Amino acid sequence: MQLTQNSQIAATLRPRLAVTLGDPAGIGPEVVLKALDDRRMREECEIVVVGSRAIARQLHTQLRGIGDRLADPDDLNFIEIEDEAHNIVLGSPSVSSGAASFAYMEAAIARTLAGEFEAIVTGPIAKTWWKAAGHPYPGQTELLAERAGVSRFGMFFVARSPHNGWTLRTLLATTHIPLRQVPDTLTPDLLAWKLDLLLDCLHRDFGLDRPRVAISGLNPHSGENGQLGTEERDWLTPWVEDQRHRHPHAHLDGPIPPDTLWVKPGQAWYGAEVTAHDAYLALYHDQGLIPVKLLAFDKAVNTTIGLPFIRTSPDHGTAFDIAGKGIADPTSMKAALSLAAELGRHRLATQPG
Ligand SMILES: NC(=O)c1ccc[n+]([C@@H]2O[C@H](COP(=O)([O-])OP(=O)(O)OC[C@H]3O[C@@H](n4cnc5c(N)ncnc54)[C@H](O)[C@@H]3O)[C@@H](O)[C@H]2O)c1
Ligand SMILES: N[C@H](C(=O)O)[C@H](O)COP(=O)(O)O
Repeated sequence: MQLTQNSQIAATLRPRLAVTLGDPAGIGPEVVLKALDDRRMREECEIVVVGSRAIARQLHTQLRGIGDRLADPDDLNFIEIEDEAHNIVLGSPSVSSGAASFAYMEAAIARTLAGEFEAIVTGPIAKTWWKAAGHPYPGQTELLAERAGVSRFGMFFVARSPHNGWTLRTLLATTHIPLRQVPDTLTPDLLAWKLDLLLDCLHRDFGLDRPRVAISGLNPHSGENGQLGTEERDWLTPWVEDQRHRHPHAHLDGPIPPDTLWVKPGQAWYGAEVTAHDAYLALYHDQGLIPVKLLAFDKAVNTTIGLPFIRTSPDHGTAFDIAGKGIADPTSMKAALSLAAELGRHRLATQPG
């Protein structure tokens, strides 16, 4: 009953979204303008673009008549950041494009922390060019967490099946680190707080109070009882058992062999009547993102959980190879805007006061 009332209240609320253009030499500005051509989205939310209006205008002129329509930048609200605009060449990333995309993020985060927005929707950036511009962050996620002052945060992907609406939710326990560092970085403590964040998010943002969560193994066949790797035998299997006691309301399965873990979500995605899990805890970046991008490259949304505000992003990168050609698909950016709006409405409806 409470949930129904909250949904009704939420439907009338207009969350405020800051939308960054990402690296202006990539496809970020194109997918943002294409996604914002949808007037419904602009009516349902208050949207402010953070970046260079000059670059957006130039792109709008260049792509007129090619592929999908782009919103006219002069019809959009902007926080204008023009510092590097004259140095940007589409498809040729540079220190200038890295510096510009970093400045867009800094402005969006500062304004959001000051209470101007419920959510930030980020265009894709290139970590290489952030580093070249003097900002050696592993990604936007880590910058967001640092500026928000949180040490416990997670990279979480949400994708809705176009076949039946089933939702694939995947949290990565480790993210932008070299593969060889993964086994040493994974610890019972790290996994415990990642699981806490996941369960909190499933409850708060998705109304799942008794979620079914699948936890991946690390080694082939989850180590085959120590023959193919010892992490499962030594601590991961007992850890899952401990978590069952810590979270009696949740149904936890694992460690599941990482290859077969993705069979049921794949079937559920394509509409089969199988019992898939509400969420998947993958132990490292590509273990979680290969299935997500294989199933849903054009639909998945990257969200950061554990922040004091909402953050969503398309799951694709800067795609410098196709920048300026008018062929960038805005579907994932549209999904990122929709999810930010949905979560924003839900939080406005449920937040105290
Ligand atoms: N959220 C983010 O900021 C984010 C996410 C992923 C990658 N990246 C960064 O992007 C850069 C490039 O990464 P990459 O090449 O591995 O991945 P990518 O997603 O940029 O490109 C992979 C392939 O998919 C194509 N593609 C990507 N998005 C598309 C779209 N919307 N429409 C049509 N085709 C699309 C590209 O042309 C390319 O062939 C890297 O610096 C990486 O770190 C950023
Ligand atoms: N790992 C994400 C992906 O592959 O989609 C992306 O690089 C995330 O980057 P941010 O930390 O910049 O969101």
